[in-house]
Amino acid sequence: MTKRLAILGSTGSIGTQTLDIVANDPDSYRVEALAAGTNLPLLLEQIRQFRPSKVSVADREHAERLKAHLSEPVQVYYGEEGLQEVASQTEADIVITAVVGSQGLKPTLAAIEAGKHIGLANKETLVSAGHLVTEKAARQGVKLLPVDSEHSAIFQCLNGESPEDIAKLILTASGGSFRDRTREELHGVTVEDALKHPNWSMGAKITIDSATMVNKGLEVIEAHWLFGIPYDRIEVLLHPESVIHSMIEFVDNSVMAQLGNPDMRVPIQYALTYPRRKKTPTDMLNLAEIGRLNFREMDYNRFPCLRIAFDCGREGGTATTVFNAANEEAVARFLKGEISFLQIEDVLAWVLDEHVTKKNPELEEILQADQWARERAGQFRP
Ligand SMILES: NC(=O)C1=CN([C@@H]2O[C@H](COP(=O)(O)OP(=O)(O)OC[C@H]3O[C@@H](n4cnc5c(N)ncnc54)[C@H](OP(=O)(O)O)[C@@H]3O)[C@@H](O)[C@H]2O)C=CC1
Ligand SMILES: CC(=O)[C@@H](O)[C@H](O)COP(=O)(O)O
Ligand SMILES: [Mn+2]
Repeated sequence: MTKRLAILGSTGSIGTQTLDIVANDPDSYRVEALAAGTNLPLLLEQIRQFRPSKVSVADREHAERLKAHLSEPVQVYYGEEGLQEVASQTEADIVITAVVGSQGLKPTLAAIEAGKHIGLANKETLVSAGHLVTEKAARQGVKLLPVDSEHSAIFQCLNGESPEDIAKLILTASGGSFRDRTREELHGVTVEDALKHPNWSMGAKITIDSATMVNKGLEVIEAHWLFGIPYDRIEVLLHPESVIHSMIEFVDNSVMAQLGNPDMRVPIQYALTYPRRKKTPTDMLNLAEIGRLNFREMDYNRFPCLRIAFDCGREGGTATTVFNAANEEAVARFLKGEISFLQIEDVLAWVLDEHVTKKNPELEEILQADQWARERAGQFRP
């Protein structure tokens, strides 16, 4: 049966890899809608190749420029409302959420409200408002299918298992661009160096998050919401090769792991074909060639942002919303050269220190906390 997709963030790393899967097996998929930001040349190519009925771009100006180049019969939307239109007002069965940041929250809620299954790449959505998203998904009977490689690994290891038999989730972490540097060696590192992830080719924001270990912090919170496991039973293990994508330790001390080359097209496609599997246009893992896999205990002094994430997760409520939004602003400022790499964690600590957590927040309170954290992080002076 043809699966109908809407892709939020079609011009990014996850978005283009999702379309690569579609192009590789065109009879199995129909692209109903695409949302992008400002990369109009690529979006135009995608419209010509995949013929969506609706598209959305960042703002009115980009929408006008896009329309001027279009000969295809496609409805063009823009901005926050455009993202929500693409997420909820099409024939799509599943929405792939591949925009960056908590701007993914409202369209994801709109998609769930409209009864769409979610292929969830945008982890910030669950970090910002995990309780609202999971409650709404349960109420609407829609699946939150993980795309993030660690969560897809856990999801795959859970096949046929009872969640009550889980002793612990073990998320693997590559260590990011500066894995083998001491904290002293992080003074003065450049944006260019921080953007060189050892194993994965990804968008800029997540690559920086990987280097600060905020990415793993976001993923711990994401795992908590996706799998309903308390923070005391989520562990992070340094694994430089990113071949084991994550593991589950069961109550009988059996450990299940999912392995593969670091290629996001495998977890993206699994979200699309679940519970079945199909060939992917990727290379098979060759363990003999790799030779050995390495593991190290997580060093929370070297990577303090991970400890902050666990603390916010345990605190709950708006603490994780603020952690996420302050980080988004801090990473944007680092990428613009306004603050240093190590000051990303200073911003997080500074903003969180000022925040009074609201437990069980409504959507409006989440949005206010998010906005407040961004403003506060913008006021940080190095
Ligand atoms: N990349 C990866 O391998 C992984 C990513 N993720 C998560 O997936 C999400 C996407 O990451 P990634 O693909 O790396 O990010 P990218 O930066 O590569 O892509 C982001 C996408 O969002 C689009 N976008 C930005 N602003 C808007 C807007 N206002 N309206 C609509 N679209 C917009 C961009 O459009 P444009 O470029 O046209 O401006 C682009 O298509 C993140 O949450 C990340 O944490 C999770 C696991 C792995
Ligand atoms: C591909 C993916 O899922 C990323 O989130 C990846 O996990 C980043 O790797 P590290 O955060 O472990 O460096
Ligand atoms: Mn991941």
